[in-house]
Amino acid sequence: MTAVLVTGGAGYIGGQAVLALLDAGYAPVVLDDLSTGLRDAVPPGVPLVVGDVADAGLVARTLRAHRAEAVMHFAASLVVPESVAHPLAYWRNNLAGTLGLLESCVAAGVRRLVFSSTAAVYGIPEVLPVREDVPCRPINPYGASKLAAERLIGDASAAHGLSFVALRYFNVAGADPAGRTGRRRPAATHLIATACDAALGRRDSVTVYGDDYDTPDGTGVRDYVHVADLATAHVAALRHLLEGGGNLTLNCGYGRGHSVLAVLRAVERAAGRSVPHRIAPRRPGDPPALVAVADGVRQILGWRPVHDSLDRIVGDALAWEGRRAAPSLLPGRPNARAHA
Ligand SMILES: NC(=O)c1ccc[n+]([C@@H]2O[C@H](COP(=O)([O-])OP(=O)(O)OC[C@H]3O[C@@H](n4cnc5c(N)ncnc54)[C@H](O)[C@@H]3O)[C@@H](O)[C@H]2O)c1
Ligand SMILES: O=c1ccn([C@@H]2O[C@H](COP(=O)(O)OP(=O)(O)O[C@H]3O[C@H](CO)[C@H](O)[C@H](O)[C@H]3O)[C@@H](O)[C@H]2O)c(=O)[nH]1
Repeated sequence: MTAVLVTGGAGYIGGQAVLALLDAGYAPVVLDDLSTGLRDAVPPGVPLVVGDVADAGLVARTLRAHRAEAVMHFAASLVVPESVAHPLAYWRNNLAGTLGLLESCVAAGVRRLVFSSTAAVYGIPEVLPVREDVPCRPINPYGASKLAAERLIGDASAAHGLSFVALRYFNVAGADPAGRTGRRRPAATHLIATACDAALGRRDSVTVYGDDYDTPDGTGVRDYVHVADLATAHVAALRHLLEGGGNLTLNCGYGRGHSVLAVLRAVERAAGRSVPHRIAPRRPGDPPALVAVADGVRQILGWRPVHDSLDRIVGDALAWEGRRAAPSLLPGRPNARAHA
Protein backbone atom coordinates (compact mmCIF):
# COMPACT_ATOMS: atom_id res chain seq x y z
CA MET A 1 0.00 0.00 0.00
CA THR A 2 1.24 3.48 -0.83
CA ALA A 3 2.00 5.43 2.33
CA VAL A 4 1.13 9.13 2.38
CA LEU A 5 2.19 11.59 5.09
CA VAL A 6 -0.72 13.87 6.01
CA THR A 7 0.42 16.96 7.92
CA GLY A 8 -2.46 18.50 9.84
CA GLY A 9 -4.36 15.20 9.54
CA ALA A 10 -5.94 15.67 12.99
CA GLY A 11 -7.74 18.79 11.73
CA TYR A 12 -11.01 19.41 9.89
CA ILE A 13 -10.00 19.00 6.26
CA GLY A 14 -6.93 16.82 6.85
CA GLY A 15 -9.08 14.46 8.94
CA GLN A 16 -11.54 14.12 6.06
CA ALA A 17 -8.65 13.54 3.64
CA VAL A 18 -7.34 10.73 5.87
CA LEU A 19 -10.74 9.02 5.54
CA ALA A 20 -10.72 9.52 1.75
CA LEU A 21 -7.21 8.03 1.55
CA LEU A 22 -8.31 4.99 3.57
CA ASP A 23 -11.43 4.64 1.40
CA ALA A 24 -9.21 4.72 -1.72
CA GLY A 25 -6.79 2.08 -0.39
CA TYR A 26 -3.83 4.28 0.63
CA ALA A 27 -1.99 4.14 3.96
CA PRO A 28 -2.10 7.59 5.60
CA VAL A 29 0.33 8.59 8.37
CA VAL A 30 -0.61 11.73 10.31
CA LEU A 31 1.85 14.32 11.59
CA ASP A 32 0.14 16.97 13.70
CA ASP A 33 1.14 19.17 16.64
CA LEU A 34 -2.47 19.09 17.92
CA SER A 35 -2.47 22.90 18.20
CA THR A 36 -6.01 22.99 16.80
CA GLY A 37 -6.43 19.34 15.82
CA LEU A 38 -7.62 16.57 18.09
CA ARG A 39 -6.09 13.17 18.67
CA ASP A 40 -9.46 11.45 18.37
CA ALA A 41 -9.94 12.87 14.87
CA VAL A 42 -7.33 10.34 13.70
CA PRO A 43 -9.03 7.02 12.96
CA PRO A 44 -7.89 3.92 14.88
CA GLY A 45 -5.03 2.17 13.13
CA VAL A 46 -3.70 5.31 11.47
CA PRO A 47 -0.26 6.23 12.91
CA LEU A 48 -0.14 9.67 14.56
CA VAL A 49 3.20 11.43 15.07
CA VAL A 50 2.76 14.42 17.37
CA GLY A 51 5.16 17.16 16.35
CA ASP A 52 5.82 20.33 14.39
CA VAL A 53 5.96 20.20 10.61
CA ALA A 54 8.80 22.75 10.78
CA ASP A 55 10.93 20.13 12.55
CA ALA A 56 12.71 18.88 9.41
CA GLY A 57 14.55 16.12 11.27
CA LEU A 58 11.36 14.68 12.74
CA VAL A 59 9.49 14.91 9.44
CA ALA A 60 12.35 13.27 7.48
CA ARG A 61 12.54 10.44 10.03
CA THR A 62 8.77 9.95 9.78
CA LEU A 63 8.86 9.90 5.97
CA ARG A 64 11.64 7.29 6.01
CA ALA A 65 10.15 5.16 8.79
CA HIS A 66 6.85 4.80 6.93
CA ARG A 67 8.38 4.74 3.42
CA ALA A 68 6.04 7.56 2.44
CA GLU A 69 5.81 8.21 -1.29
CA ALA A 70 3.93 11.48 -1.08
CA VAL A 71 2.83 14.24 1.30
CA MET A 72 -0.45 16.08 1.74
CA HIS A 73 0.35 19.31 3.57
CA PHE A 74 -2.62 20.71 5.52
CA ALA A 75 -0.84 21.88 8.69
CA ALA A 76 -1.21 25.65 8.96
CA SER A 77 -2.76 28.56 10.83
CA LEU A 78 -5.83 29.83 9.04
CA VAL A 79 -8.00 32.36 10.87
CA VAL A 80 -7.91 35.58 8.86
CA PRO A 81 -8.46 38.16 11.68
CA GLU A 82 -5.96 36.29 13.87
CA SER A 83 -3.41 36.58 11.05
CA VAL A 84 -3.90 40.34 11.02
CA ALA A 85 -3.33 40.53 14.80
CA HIS A 86 -0.41 38.05 14.83
CA PRO A 87 1.29 38.20 11.42
CA LEU A 88 4.66 36.92 12.63
CA ALA A 89 3.13 33.78 14.09
CA TYR A 90 1.25 33.21 10.83
CA TRP A 91 4.32 33.72 8.65
CA ARG A 92 6.29 31.40 10.92
CA ASN A 93 3.78 28.59 10.92
CA ASN A 94 2.72 28.77 7.30
CA LEU A 95 6.04 29.58 5.67
CA ALA A 96 8.62 28.07 8.08
CA GLY A 97 6.36 25.01 8.38
CA THR A 98 6.35 24.55 4.62
CA LEU A 99 10.10 25.19 4.47
CA GLY A 100 10.83 22.51 7.10
CA LEU A 101 8.57 20.09 5.27
CA LEU A 102 10.28 20.74 1.92
CA GLU A 103 13.73 20.28 3.47
CA SER A 104 12.66 16.95 4.90
CA CYS A 105 11.09 15.84 1.58
CA VAL A 106 14.35 16.62 -0.22
CA ALA A 107 16.39 14.82 2.48
CA ALA A 108 14.14 11.75 2.45
CA GLY A 109 13.76 11.63 -1.33
CA VAL A 110 9.99 12.22 -1.31
CA ARG A 111 9.09 14.10 -4.47
CA ARG A 112 5.30 14.44 -4.54
CA LEU A 113 3.33 17.05 -2.64
CA VAL A 114 -0.33 18.09 -2.49
CA PHE A 115 -0.59 21.53 -0.89
CA SER A 116 -3.57 23.22 0.82
CA SER A 117 -3.81 26.69 -0.62
CA THR A 118 -6.71 29.09 -0.46
CA ALA A 119 -8.81 31.56 -2.41
CA ALA A 120 -7.45 34.11 0.08
CA VAL A 121 -4.38 34.37 -2.21
CA TYR A 122 -6.54 36.35 -4.68
CA GLY A 123 -7.54 39.18 -2.36
CA ILE A 124 -10.35 41.16 -3.99
CA PRO A 125 -10.51 39.86 -7.55
CA GLU A 126 -11.24 42.29 -10.38
CA VAL A 127 -13.02 39.71 -12.52
CA LEU A 128 -15.45 37.01 -11.40
CA PRO A 129 -15.46 34.07 -11.48
CA VAL A 130 -11.74 33.89 -10.62
CA ARG A 131 -9.29 32.06 -12.86
CA GLU A 132 -6.08 30.60 -11.46
CA ASP A 133 -3.89 32.79 -13.67
CA VAL A 134 -5.11 36.22 -12.48
CA PRO A 135 -2.65 38.29 -10.44
CA CYS A 136 -2.69 37.30 -6.77
CA ARG A 137 -2.98 40.27 -4.41
CA PRO A 138 -3.72 38.89 -0.94
CA ILE A 139 -5.14 41.42 1.51
CA ASN A 140 -4.20 39.73 4.79
CA PRO A 141 -1.17 37.92 6.25
CA TYR A 142 -2.93 34.54 6.01
CA GLY A 143 -3.37 34.83 2.24
CA ALA A 144 0.09 36.36 1.82
CA SER A 145 1.79 33.53 3.75
CA LYS A 146 -0.04 30.90 1.70
CA LEU A 147 0.94 32.59 -1.56
CA ALA A 148 4.56 32.73 -0.37
CA ALA A 149 4.39 29.02 0.48
CA GLU A 150 3.12 28.30 -3.05
CA ARG A 151 6.14 30.17 -4.44
CA LEU A 152 8.53 28.36 -2.12
CA ILE A 153 7.13 25.03 -3.31
CA GLY A 154 7.56 26.21 -6.93
CA ASP A 155 11.25 27.01 -6.32
CA ALA A 156 11.85 23.69 -4.57
CA SER A 157 10.15 21.94 -7.46
CA ALA A 158 12.39 23.60 -10.05
CA ALA A 159 15.60 22.83 -8.15
CA HIS A 160 14.86 19.44 -6.62
CA GLY A 161 12.54 17.69 -9.05
CA LEU A 162 9.59 17.78 -6.66
CA SER A 163 6.17 17.67 -8.31
CA PHE A 164 3.18 19.31 -6.68
CA VAL A 165 -0.51 20.08 -6.92
CA ALA A 166 -1.58 23.24 -5.04
CA LEU A 167 -5.34 23.29 -4.49
CA ARG A 168 -6.79 26.72 -3.83
CA TYR A 169 -9.90 25.98 -1.77
CA PHE A 170 -12.85 28.30 -1.81
CA ASN A 171 -15.25 28.16 1.17
CA VAL A 172 -14.98 24.72 2.71
CA ALA A 173 -18.02 23.56 4.68
CA GLY A 174 -20.11 20.54 5.59
CA ALA A 175 -19.04 17.39 7.38
CA ASP A 176 -18.45 13.75 6.58
CA PRO A 177 -21.75 12.43 5.15
CA ALA A 178 -21.29 9.24 7.19
CA GLY A 179 -20.88 11.32 10.37
CA ARG A 180 -17.31 10.17 11.06
CA THR A 181 -15.75 13.63 11.29
CA GLY A 182 -16.42 17.34 10.96
CA ARG A 183 -15.35 20.77 12.13
CA ARG A 184 -14.32 20.52 15.79
CA ARG A 185 -13.20 24.02 16.69
CA PRO A 186 -15.34 25.70 19.33
CA ALA A 187 -16.45 29.31 18.80
CA ALA A 188 -17.55 29.11 15.18
CA THR A 189 -16.78 32.11 12.99
CA HIS A 190 -17.57 30.69 9.55
CA LEU A 191 -21.03 31.47 8.22
CA ILE A 192 -22.41 27.94 7.91
CA ALA A 193 -21.13 26.84 11.32
CA THR A 194 -22.49 30.02 12.90
CA ALA A 195 -25.89 29.59 11.24
CA CYS A 196 -26.03 25.96 12.41
CA ASP A 197 -25.27 27.12 15.95
CA ALA A 198 -28.18 29.58 15.72
CA ALA A 199 -30.52 26.91 14.33
CA LEU A 200 -29.56 24.62 17.21
CA GLY A 201 -30.25 27.31 19.80
CA ARG A 202 -26.62 27.77 20.81
CA ARG A 203 -26.68 31.43 19.84
CA ASP A 204 -29.47 33.97 19.54
CA SER A 205 -28.91 35.11 15.97
CA VAL A 206 -26.57 35.38 13.03
CA THR A 207 -24.96 38.70 12.18
CA VAL A 208 -25.09 39.37 8.44
CA TYR A 209 -22.04 41.44 7.56
CA GLY A 210 -23.37 43.90 5.00
CA ASP A 211 -26.47 43.96 2.79
CA ASP A 212 -25.27 46.73 0.50
CA TYR A 213 -22.85 44.84 -1.74
CA ASP A 214 -23.26 44.86 -5.49
CA THR A 215 -24.67 41.31 -5.44
CA PRO A 216 -28.22 40.06 -6.27
CA ASP A 217 -29.53 40.43 -2.69
CA GLY A 218 -26.84 42.77 -1.38
CA THR A 219 -25.12 40.16 0.84
CA GLY A 220 -21.73 38.52 0.31
CA VAL A 221 -21.48 35.70 -2.22
CA ARG A 222 -19.18 32.65 -1.82
CA ASP A 223 -18.50 29.35 -3.59
CA TYR A 224 -19.13 26.74 -0.87
CA VAL A 225 -17.48 23.35 -1.41
CA HIS A 226 -18.32 20.21 0.55
CA VAL A 227 -15.39 18.96 2.63
CA ALA A 228 -15.92 15.37 1.46
CA ASP A 229 -15.67 16.44 -2.20
CA LEU A 230 -12.58 18.46 -1.36
CA ALA A 231 -11.04 15.33 0.17
CA THR A 232 -11.59 13.32 -3.01
CA ALA A 233 -10.00 16.15 -5.01
CA HIS A 234 -6.87 15.51 -2.92
CA VAL A 235 -6.94 11.82 -3.73
CA ALA A 236 -7.30 12.72 -7.44
CA ALA A 237 -4.33 15.09 -7.12
CA LEU A 238 -2.29 12.36 -5.43
CA ARG A 239 -3.09 9.89 -8.23
CA HIS A 240 -2.05 12.49 -10.80
CA LEU A 241 1.34 12.85 -9.10
CA LEU A 242 1.86 9.12 -8.55
CA GLU A 243 1.18 8.59 -12.26
CA GLY A 244 3.94 11.06 -13.12
CA GLY A 245 1.75 14.11 -13.75
CA GLY A 246 3.25 17.60 -13.71
CA ASN A 247 2.79 20.60 -11.43
CA LEU A 248 -0.66 22.13 -11.12
CA THR A 249 -2.23 25.04 -9.27
CA LEU A 250 -6.00 24.62 -9.32
CA ASN A 251 -9.06 26.27 -7.84
CA CYS A 252 -11.25 23.97 -5.81
CA GLY A 253 -14.86 25.08 -5.72
CA TYR A 254 -18.04 24.31 -7.62
CA GLY A 255 -18.07 27.48 -9.70
CA ARG A 256 -21.38 28.67 -8.21
CA GLY A 257 -21.97 31.43 -5.70
CA HIS A 258 -24.49 31.59 -2.85
CA SER A 259 -25.34 34.71 -0.86
CA VAL A 260 -25.37 34.92 2.93
CA LEU A 261 -29.18 35.09 2.91
CA ALA A 262 -29.38 32.03 0.64
CA VAL A 263 -27.22 30.13 3.13
CA LEU A 264 -29.49 31.17 6.00
CA ARG A 265 -32.56 29.95 4.07
CA ALA A 266 -30.82 26.61 3.39
CA VAL A 267 -30.07 26.20 7.12
CA GLU A 268 -33.71 27.02 7.92
CA ARG A 269 -34.87 24.36 5.44
CA ALA A 270 -32.50 21.76 6.91
CA ALA A 271 -33.35 22.58 10.54
CA GLY A 272 -37.07 23.10 10.06
CA ARG A 273 -36.92 26.24 12.16
CA SER A 274 -36.16 29.89 11.58
CA VAL A 275 -32.69 31.35 12.00
CA PRO A 276 -32.95 34.90 13.35
CA HIS A 277 -30.49 37.33 11.81
CA ARG A 278 -29.59 40.98 12.04
CA ILE A 279 -27.87 43.14 9.47
CA ALA A 280 -24.59 44.77 10.52
CA PRO A 281 -21.95 46.78 8.66
CA ARG A 282 -19.58 45.02 6.28
CA ARG A 283 -16.76 43.01 7.86
CA PRO A 284 -13.40 44.62 7.08
CA GLY A 285 -11.40 42.75 4.44
CA ASP A 286 -14.37 40.82 3.01
CA PRO A 287 -14.54 40.66 -0.79
CA PRO A 288 -18.13 41.18 -2.06
CA ALA A 289 -18.07 37.91 -3.99
CA LEU A 290 -15.64 35.06 -4.51
CA VAL A 291 -16.51 32.34 -7.01
CA ALA A 292 -14.09 29.96 -8.74
CA VAL A 293 -13.52 29.09 -12.33
CA ALA A 294 -13.29 25.44 -11.38
CA ASP A 295 -12.96 23.62 -14.72
CA GLY A 296 -9.30 22.62 -14.26
CA VAL A 297 -9.79 20.38 -11.28
CA ARG A 298 -12.53 18.48 -13.14
CA GLN A 299 -10.87 18.34 -16.54
CA ILE A 300 -7.25 17.73 -15.55
CA LEU A 301 -7.72 15.68 -12.39
CA GLY A 302 -11.01 14.04 -13.41
CA TRP A 303 -12.59 15.19 -10.14
CA ARG A 304 -16.28 14.26 -9.89
CA PRO A 305 -17.90 15.98 -6.91
CA VAL A 306 -20.94 14.14 -5.56
CA HIS A 307 -22.16 16.52 -2.85
CA ASP A 308 -22.44 19.57 -5.08
CA SER A 309 -25.48 21.25 -3.51
CA LEU A 310 -25.88 23.89 -0.83
CA ASP A 311 -28.66 21.87 0.84
CA ARG A 312 -26.35 18.87 1.07
CA ILE A 313 -23.50 20.90 2.55
CA VAL A 314 -25.75 22.56 5.10
CA GLY A 315 -27.57 19.30 5.92
CA ASP A 316 -24.31 17.48 6.71
CA ALA A 317 -22.95 20.45 8.71
CA LEU A 318 -26.14 20.65 10.75
CA ALA A 319 -26.21 16.90 11.42
CA TRP A 320 -22.59 17.03 12.65
CA GLU A 321 -23.13 20.11 14.80
CA GLY A 322 -26.35 18.61 16.14
CA ARG A 323 -24.47 15.70 17.65
CA ARG A 324 -22.70 18.16 19.89
CA ALA A 325 -25.93 19.92 20.91
CA ALA A 326 -28.56 19.01 23.45
CA PRO A 327 -30.43 15.93 22.17
CA SER A 328 -33.79 17.75 22.08
CA LEU A 329 -32.37 20.21 19.58
CA LEU A 330 -31.23 17.63 17.05
CA PRO A 331 -32.86 18.37 13.69
CA GLY A 332 -35.67 15.95 12.84
CA ARG A 333 -35.54 14.36 16.32
CA PRO A 334 -38.18 16.23 18.33
CA ASN A 335 -38.56 13.30 20.76
CA ALA A 336 -34.86 12.64 21.19
CA ARG A 337 -34.92 13.66 24.85
CA ALA A 338 -37.54 11.02 25.62
CA HIS A 339 -35.25 8.31 24.24
CA ALA A 340 -32.08 9.59 25.86
N1 LIG B 1 -11.17 25.70 6.47
C1 LIG B 1 -11.20 26.44 5.38
O1 LIG B 1 -12.23 27.03 5.05
C2 LIG B 1 -9.97 26.55 4.50
C3 LIG B 1 -10.07 27.27 3.31
C4 LIG B 1 -8.95 27.35 2.48
C5 LIG B 1 -7.78 26.69 2.83
N2 LIG B 1 -7.71 26.00 3.99
C6 LIG B 1 -6.44 25.31 4.34
O2 LIG B 1 -6.72 23.97 4.67
C7 LIG B 1 -5.79 23.48 5.63
C8 LIG B 1 -6.51 22.77 6.76
O3 LIG B 1 -7.41 23.67 7.38
P1 LIG B 1 -8.53 23.17 8.42
O4 LIG B 1 -9.76 23.97 8.18
O5 LIG B 1 -8.62 21.69 8.40
O6 LIG B 1 -7.89 23.68 9.79
P2 LIG B 1 -7.63 22.91 11.18
O7 LIG B 1 -7.15 23.95 12.14
O8 LIG B 1 -8.81 22.08 11.55
O9 LIG B 1 -6.44 21.94 10.78
C9 LIG B 1 -5.08 22.32 10.77
C10 LIG B 1 -4.31 21.17 11.44
O10 LIG B 1 -2.90 21.45 11.36
C11 LIG B 1 -2.32 21.24 12.64
N3 LIG B 1 -1.14 22.12 12.69
C12 LIG B 1 -1.11 23.47 12.64
N4 LIG B 1 0.17 23.91 12.67
C13 LIG B 1 0.96 22.81 12.73
C14 LIG B 1 2.36 22.61 12.78
N5 LIG B 1 3.24 23.63 12.77
N6 LIG B 1 2.84 21.33 12.82
C15 LIG B 1 1.99 20.28 12.82
N7 LIG B 1 0.64 20.42 12.78
C16 LIG B 1 0.14 21.66 12.74
C17 LIG B 1 -3.41 21.57 13.64
O11 LIG B 1 -3.23 20.97 14.91
C18 LIG B 1 -4.64 21.02 12.92
O12 LIG B 1 -4.86 19.64 13.22
C19 LIG B 1 -4.95 24.71 6.04
O13 LIG B 1 -3.71 24.65 5.36
C20 LIG B 1 -5.77 25.88 5.56
O14 LIG B 1 -4.96 27.00 5.26
C21 LIG B 1 -8.78 25.89 4.84
O1 LIG C 1 -21.25 35.40 11.03
C1 LIG C 1 -21.04 35.59 9.82
C2 LIG C 1 -19.95 34.96 9.15
C3 LIG C 1 -19.77 35.24 7.81
N1 LIG C 1 -20.61 36.08 7.14
C4 LIG C 1 -20.42 36.31 5.70
O2 LIG C 1 -20.47 35.05 5.07
C5 LIG C 1 -19.54 35.00 3.99
C6 LIG C 1 -18.56 33.86 4.24
O3 LIG C 1 -17.77 34.15 5.38
P1 LIG C 1 -16.90 33.04 6.15
O4 LIG C 1 -16.38 33.67 7.40
O5 LIG C 1 -17.71 31.80 6.30
O6 LIG C 1 -15.72 32.70 5.16
P2 LIG C 1 -14.73 33.68 4.38
O7 LIG C 1 -15.26 33.84 2.99
O8 LIG C 1 -14.48 34.91 5.15
O9 LIG C 1 -13.32 32.91 4.37
C7 LIG C 1 -13.13 31.52 4.13
O10 LIG C 1 -12.88 31.25 2.78
C8 LIG C 1 -11.79 31.94 2.20
C9 LIG C 1 -11.68 31.52 0.77
O11 LIG C 1 -12.86 31.83 0.08
C10 LIG C 1 -10.50 31.62 2.95
O12 LIG C 1 -10.07 30.31 2.65
C11 LIG C 1 -10.68 31.74 4.44
O13 LIG C 1 -9.57 31.15 5.10
C12 LIG C 1 -11.90 31.09 4.94
O14 LIG C 1 -12.10 31.41 6.30
C13 LIG C 1 -18.89 36.37 3.94
O15 LIG C 1 -19.61 37.15 3.01
C14 LIG C 1 -19.09 36.93 5.35
O16 LIG C 1 -19.17 38.33 5.43
C15 LIG C 1 -21.67 36.70 7.79
O17 LIG C 1 -22.43 37.47 7.18
N2 LIG C 1 -21.85 36.43 9.11
